[in-house]
Amino acid sequence: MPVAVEIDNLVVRYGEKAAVDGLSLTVTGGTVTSVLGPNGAGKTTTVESCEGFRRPDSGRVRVLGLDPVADHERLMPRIGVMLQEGGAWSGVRALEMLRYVATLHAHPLDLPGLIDRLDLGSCGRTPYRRLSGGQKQRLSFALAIVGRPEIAFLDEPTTGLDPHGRREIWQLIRDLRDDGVTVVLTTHGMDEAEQLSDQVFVVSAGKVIAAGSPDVLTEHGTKSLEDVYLALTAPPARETR
Ligand SMILES: Nc1ncnc2c1ncn2[C@@H]1O[C@H](COP(=O)(O)OP(=O)(O)OP(=O)(O)O)[C@@H](O)[C@H]1O
Repeated sequence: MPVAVEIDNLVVRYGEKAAVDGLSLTVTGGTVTSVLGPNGAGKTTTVESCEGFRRPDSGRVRVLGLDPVADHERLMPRIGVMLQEGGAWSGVRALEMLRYVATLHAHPLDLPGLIDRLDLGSCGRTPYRRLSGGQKQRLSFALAIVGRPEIAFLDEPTTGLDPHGRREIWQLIRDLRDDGVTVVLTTHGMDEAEQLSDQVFVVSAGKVIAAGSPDVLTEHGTKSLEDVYLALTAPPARETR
């Protein structure tokens, strides 16, 4: 399988602070990869670097063999992006937005099917700013995948969704992989990572501290991924007097 994403020793600073601090990882094409880690670990910054929205201070990022910053315009039509903070004009109606984005792509997904699966029909005429949190999430997910991207970058795709919505997005992610799409997601849902991922990277303080398939990380299911994660990312014990 070809390499879809290659990150080598990435450093991204905000002022003095290194949000990403020498992070390396490789994503194989056609797989689902989850990036886990505590709040502030650098997951979003890493994903944004792959999308060309952050310029590395040092290190190298390649997505589909392209430099996400220098080759941004060539890369963008080939990737789908779901940001943590939505991303739509506040007055636009949900389905207007989705239909518009579909027209920008040569071979969009079947819209009625997508609308139905993400339960967007009933809120289709609602302005974006009035959508519920979960409806915004579903719309953002639809916008990320409607153009049949080669890679979908999904930042916390199921945060705030009800259990049905969560399961539907899981199934859509599996369908994407079956169609040969590479999926890179960040999540705090250990069950989500365990169920969906071919490969998991655990990030802490801007570095990868563990990597492997869920099967390997959980020692063939003898531990839960949550326990493994908690042990890996445990804060240092406080000094007691
Ligand atoms: N634009 C910014 N300016 C300054 N600091 C930032 C900026 N964006 C992120 N940071 C800082 O960089 C660090 C990494 O943030 P990032 O959003 O990448 O973490 P994360 O792993 O995605 O966290 P979460 O799980 O909470 O979403 C954090 O300490 C954050 O405060």
